[in-house]
Amino acid sequence: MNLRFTKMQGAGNDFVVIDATRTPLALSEAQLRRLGDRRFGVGCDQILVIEASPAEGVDFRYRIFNNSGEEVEHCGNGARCFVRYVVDKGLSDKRTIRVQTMNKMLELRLRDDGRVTVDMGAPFFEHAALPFDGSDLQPRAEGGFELWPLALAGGARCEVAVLSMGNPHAVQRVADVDTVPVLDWGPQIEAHRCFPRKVNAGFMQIISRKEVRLRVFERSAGETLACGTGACAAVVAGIRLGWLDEAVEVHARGGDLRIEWAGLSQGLDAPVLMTGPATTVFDGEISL
Ligand SMILES: N[C@@H](CCC[C@H](N)C(=O)O)C(=O)O
Repeated sequence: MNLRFTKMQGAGNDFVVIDATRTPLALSEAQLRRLGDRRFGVGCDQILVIEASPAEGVDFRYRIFNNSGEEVEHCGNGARCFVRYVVDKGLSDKRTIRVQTMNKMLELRLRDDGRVTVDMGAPFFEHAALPFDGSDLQPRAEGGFELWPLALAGGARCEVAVLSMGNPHAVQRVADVDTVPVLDWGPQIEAHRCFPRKVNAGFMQIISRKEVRLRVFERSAGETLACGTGACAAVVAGIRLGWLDEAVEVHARGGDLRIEWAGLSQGLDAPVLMTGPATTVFDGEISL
C-alpha cells in the first residue's frame, strides 16, 4: 500500500499526519511502528489519523498513536497540528473547529498570528481516571493538592502530583531541568506499579509564578521536545499546589507554550487553554 502523509511539528513534538476523511484506514501495529521509526520509516513521536465527523455538531474525529503503535487518548501538540492541517489542506474553511478524540471533545481556534489555541477541556483529578493506585503511599498536602512519594531504583525518591488531561500525567518539581536524570527516572516513573496503564512523567522547574521550564518523558514514546498535555498537567498541578498563577509560559526544549487555567477562581472543572505553534515540515508518500 502507498500512503500519503504530512510531517508536522508543534514545538518540536513531531507527527506523521494522515488524511482518512474520505477512505477509512486501519493500520496495523507494525505499519504504525514503521511510520514512527526514524531509521526504517518516516520518524515521529506520534501518528495522527484524521477521520470524518462522527456526529452532528462535530467537524472531525482524530486518533492518536504513539510511535510504539499504541493508541492513546489525547495529544495537545498534535491537536494544534491537526487544525493547521485541516485548514491548509482545504478540509475545512472554519477558524474554530470541533474535534472528537478518544475521550474528549476539543475546540480549536486558528489565530491571526498563525498559532493555535486549544480548549483542552477540564483536567480530571479522580485517581481512577489515570488510573493511579496510591493506596500504600502516604501523600503530603501542599496548597490544595497532594504530592505522592515514589521510590525509585538506587534509593532515589521523588514526589509527584497526579492528574489526567484525558491521558495520565505524573508531574514533579525539580531544581534544574538540565541536570535532573530524566532518562533514568522517566522510564521508572512511566512503568511504576502505581500506574497500571503507565504514565507520562513531567519534570518542571519553576522560574517564577508565571514561567516554567519543562521536560516530559512520554509514555511509550520516550522524552520528546515538548508535550502539550504534559504542559497543561504541569501548570494545573502547579496552580493547585499554590506555586503558579493562572496564566503561565512553559518553555520546553523545542519551543514555548502558553497555558491558562482558571480552576481556582472558576472551579476545578474550568477548561485548560493551550496556545502554541503548529508547522508543516513536508509532504511525502511511503510504501507500507
Ligand atoms: N505528545 C503529546 C502526548 C502524546 C501521548 C502520550 N505519549 C501518552 O501516551 O499519553 C502531547 O503533546 O500531549
